[in-house]
Amino acid sequence: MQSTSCSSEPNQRIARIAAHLNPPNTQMGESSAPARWNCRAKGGSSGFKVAILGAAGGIGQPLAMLMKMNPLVSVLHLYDVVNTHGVTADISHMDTGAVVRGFLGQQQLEDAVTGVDVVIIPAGVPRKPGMTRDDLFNINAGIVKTLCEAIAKCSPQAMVNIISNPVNSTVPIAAEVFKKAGTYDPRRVLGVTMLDVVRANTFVGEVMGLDPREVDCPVVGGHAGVTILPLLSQVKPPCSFTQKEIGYLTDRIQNGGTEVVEAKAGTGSATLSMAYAAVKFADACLRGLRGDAGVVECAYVSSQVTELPFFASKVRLGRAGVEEIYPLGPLNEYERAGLEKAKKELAESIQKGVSFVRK
Ligand SMILES: NC(=O)c1ccc[n+]([C@@H]2O[C@H](COP(=O)([O-])OP(=O)(O)OC[C@H]3O[C@@H](n4cnc5c(N)ncnc54)[C@H](O)[C@@H]3O)[C@@H](O)[C@H]2O)c1
Ligand SMILES: O=C(O)C[C@H](O)C(=O)O
Repeated sequence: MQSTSCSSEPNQRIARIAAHLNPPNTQMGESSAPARWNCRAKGGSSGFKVAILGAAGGIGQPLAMLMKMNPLVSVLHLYDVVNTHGVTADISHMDTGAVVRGFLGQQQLEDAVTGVDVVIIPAGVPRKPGMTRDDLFNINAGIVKTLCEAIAKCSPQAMVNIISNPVNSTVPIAAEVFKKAGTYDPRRVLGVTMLDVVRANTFVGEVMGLDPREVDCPVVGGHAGVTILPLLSQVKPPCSFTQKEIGYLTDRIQNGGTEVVEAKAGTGSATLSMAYAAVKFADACLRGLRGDAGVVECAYVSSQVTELPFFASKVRLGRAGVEEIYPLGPLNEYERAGLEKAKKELAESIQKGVSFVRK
């Protein structure tokens, strides 16, 4: 029986599939490789183009899978310095709307980021037990700088979601790179702190016997140790915590990452919960870009909420990116003390990131 819905010649259809099954040899350093490996010749649903840089990693893979499932995404670019082909082939078999394209190695980086609306960056090394996030600076700072240089050149209008640690420094690094290129729009560079909110909602739900989906706990400051500042006095629905519960929850939220690093015992840090959080955040960015009203999430952004140039707090996302940054609201004495500690550490991390690019 012949199909009436496909207009192309059968031979052309087969050729297209063959091109996908026998991708060009695009190992690193082979300059003869075509710029990209396209897993479907025809566009899918209308929607946004999203690139994931570091797509073959522990976060990158489940993040790619979840973004392929997002109905707001029409084209998904997967970039890494290793293993992109396997991940791209795998993800591309999912019968969802988004077209998936794989890009491997530095020579394909610019193609990977060209024309995209949102770039998500989980590229870089994760912690091992005993390390702080700042211990990752020496390797990840350079990775984030290189990736942002390509974005600044090829997709300066893109919204950039930075996951790579130490976020407190990598976001200032990204900002400096864009400033240098003359393309900095502070509304479009965002550090992803959503995992802290996801953890806070979960842990508060556990303590109070609530469904975590109904809990909304703002987490402000930054994304490392004491810079992670949950505002338990502002939890919705309003909760009355004992001092012991406040101490337990604050400590657990601030050390949630370390809890996972230790449990994984040298094999990495949070990947699955991070991919979940990253997709939740990217989806909010896409809904904002689409023009949805009232899209509010916590993120680490260029900010005037405190005297520091970057700070995480609730922001409203819209067509331009971060369209409004909300003040912290009333803090209790415990939170005010936490804020002072957070600001001290944050100031150093921000300066470290800025100096790395300006040196
Ligand atoms: N913001 C957060 O809340 C949060 C949460 C979890 C992890 N992280 C951070 O995310 C990062 C990634 O974690 P992971 O567990 O996925 O690590 P991973 O090692 O499993 O994956 C990292 C991926 O990045 C790739 N990569 C390395 N250099 C690259 C480059 N120059 N260009 C493109 N890709 C490159 C690697 O090949 C690898 O596939 C780490 O820095 C980690 O600390 C942040
Ligand atoms: O803890 C880490 O190193 C990874 C991440 O920042 C997290 O919070 O899980």
